[in-house]
Amino acid sequence: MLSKFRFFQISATFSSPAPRKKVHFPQIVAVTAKFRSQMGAASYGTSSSSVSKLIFRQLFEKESSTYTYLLADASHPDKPALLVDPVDKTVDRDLSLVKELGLKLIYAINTHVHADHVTGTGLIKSKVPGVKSIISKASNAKADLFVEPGDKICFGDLFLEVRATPGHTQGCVTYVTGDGPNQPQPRMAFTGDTLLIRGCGRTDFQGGSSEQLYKSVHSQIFSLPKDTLVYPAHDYKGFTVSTVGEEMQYNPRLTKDEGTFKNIMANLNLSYPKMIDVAVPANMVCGLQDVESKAA
Ligand SMILES: N[C@@H](CCC(=O)N[C@@H](CSS)C(=O)NCC(=O)O)C(=O)O
Repeated sequence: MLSKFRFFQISATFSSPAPRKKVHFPQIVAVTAKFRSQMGAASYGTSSSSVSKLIFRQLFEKESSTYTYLLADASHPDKPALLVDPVDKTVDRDLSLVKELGLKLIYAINTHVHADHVTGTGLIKSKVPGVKSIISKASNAKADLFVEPGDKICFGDLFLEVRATPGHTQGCVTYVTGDGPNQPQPRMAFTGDTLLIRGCGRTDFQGGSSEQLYKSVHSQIFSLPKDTLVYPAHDYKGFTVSTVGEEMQYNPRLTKDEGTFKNIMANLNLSYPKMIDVAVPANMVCGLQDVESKAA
């Protein structure tokens, strides 16, 4: 039963056809009184009176150690769904899961322009008509919709809040599940490459800045409730999830003062991602560069 209605907007700019035009998408959001979240049989609800009807799956692409996240509103008749950071190589797997779960994919979202793999966004759009791609306006990449800090991305009765977290790249954002009694508890932060579990994204290319990353994490992520679940875009050590409180206590980089952090980041000595020369140009057009050959 619907208890009340709210209106949310995504501030969006069409990239195609040119010229770009700023438009707003009013969305009617029906907010139900009770939610129950699902990850397999598990529930994130803290009590039976504040449980959400979120369907949630964490999916892994092993070559680039990338996590893709599937979120859907199980309580809505359409079961609207979105994918965060899909990878081109695992699009078929992800779309099969969407179909098996009876979901309607509406958005394919990126946290930033990735340098180590090609986004699956373009391929998804070619395979599922009607899906809209989303990326931050600050990324300067191509997409159907562009989000800015404070925007809300609605899927059914649930929504993701957009937080600007530049530093790994200029256009990095963190998507956080909604704040409110009718949204999943604890909150979930999809941090992209800004905050990794016991680590963080490198800051040595794509307009990266260790100073910005430090400020982004402390002001936009560590300011969230400590029980907020942290879901990064990558993990190289086998971790799957952390919390804001855990990272505030144990992150070996972000627990340091800013000067020490900058020194750590300047001395990571990481080799460039193997796919950077292919991935960045492709991802600037949401992976569409090579989409025709992949869809064939
Ligand atoms: N070896 C991998 C790339 C590994 C890497 O550089 N990861 C990035 C995120 S993807 S651009 C990163 O920020 N790492 C931080 C760290 O501390 O590891 C490849 O060749 O693709």
